[in-house]
Amino acid sequence: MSVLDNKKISFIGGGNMAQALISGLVSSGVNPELITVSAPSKETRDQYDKQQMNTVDASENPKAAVIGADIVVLAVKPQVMRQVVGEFADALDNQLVISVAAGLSTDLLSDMLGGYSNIVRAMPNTPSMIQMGATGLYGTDAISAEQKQLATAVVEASGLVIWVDDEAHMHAVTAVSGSAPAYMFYFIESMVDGAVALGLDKEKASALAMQTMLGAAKMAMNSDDTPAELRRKVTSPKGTTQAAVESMQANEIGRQISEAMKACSDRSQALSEEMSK
Ligand SMILES: NC(=O)C1=CN([C@@H]2O[C@H](COP(=O)(O)OP(=O)(O)OC[C@H]3O[C@@H](n4cnc5c(N)ncnc54)[C@H](O)[C@@H]3O)[C@@H](O)[C@H]2O)C=CC1
Ligand SMILES: O=C(O)[C@@H]1CCC=N1
Repeated sequence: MSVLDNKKISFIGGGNMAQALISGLVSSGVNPELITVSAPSKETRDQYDKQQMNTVDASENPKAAVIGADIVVLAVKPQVMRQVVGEFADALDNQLVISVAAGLSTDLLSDMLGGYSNIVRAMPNTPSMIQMGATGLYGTDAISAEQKQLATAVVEASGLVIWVDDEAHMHAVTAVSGSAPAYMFYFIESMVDGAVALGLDKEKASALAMQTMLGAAKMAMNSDDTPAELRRKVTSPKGTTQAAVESMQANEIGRQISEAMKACSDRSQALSEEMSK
């Protein structure tokens, strides 16, 4: 038994994030026939058709995805959100709307939806594609307890879920998890470049760097020690790790990571301001 049993879930947009969440839902046992994807591109619709999902041609009949749905997931870019939802907003009738758009506040989304306020804002990330996602959720006061459970279930199928009480925290969620897979990939890229510069071939360097990141993350998750303590246990006095960590500290890598996250959060805030004009 799941709260999603027999619930009809419609995705507006069938791109990267929709695909990630849908793959989590299907892997967790949701019947693909209960999923609808609205997309303007025939190629995208064909992909979902092949997986036994329903598809709607967004450029011809946008309201068809919304009518009869229990949950509507808005998975289009923030820049096109107003135009896209304007095409079906008047067909909403007590559905739970989940927006995964970066930055857009629930107030702004409600304005775009003509005052509709049954909205949960979600910030997932792309590891959702392999059910290793991390998603932050925030809901308006209009959300019922049952709708809160539905929203949790939609994203929990793809990984970890954390609710925040203060909507402003969604910018921090974007900085620490939504955008953060990109920082991790950047770190891996840089480690591989570093190892190749030291003479190792790229394939071996990649395998070692990725396994190390995975192992360190799993260890941090499963250990009673803090990350700082785990770091200390790798660092032998006057040894090799100390040399590496001191180099990072001299270059203020920690401060630079915080600055990058601040830039991410600032951009998230700016998106709502830009799209409200
Ligand atoms: N990619 C990521 O890592 C994350 C993305 N997001 C958010 O997810 C949203 C979607 O991003 P992506 O999936 O990465 O972009 P994407 O470009 O892969 O997908 C967006 C899709 O919307 C479709 N679309 C455009 N107009 C449409 C319409 N009228 N009706 C239906 N579909 C329409 C496009 O054809 C495209 O396939 C964005 O708002 C983004 O902020 C949130 C968290 C992480
Ligand atoms: O870069 C972006 O704007 C989106 C939102 C979080 C991850 N990708």
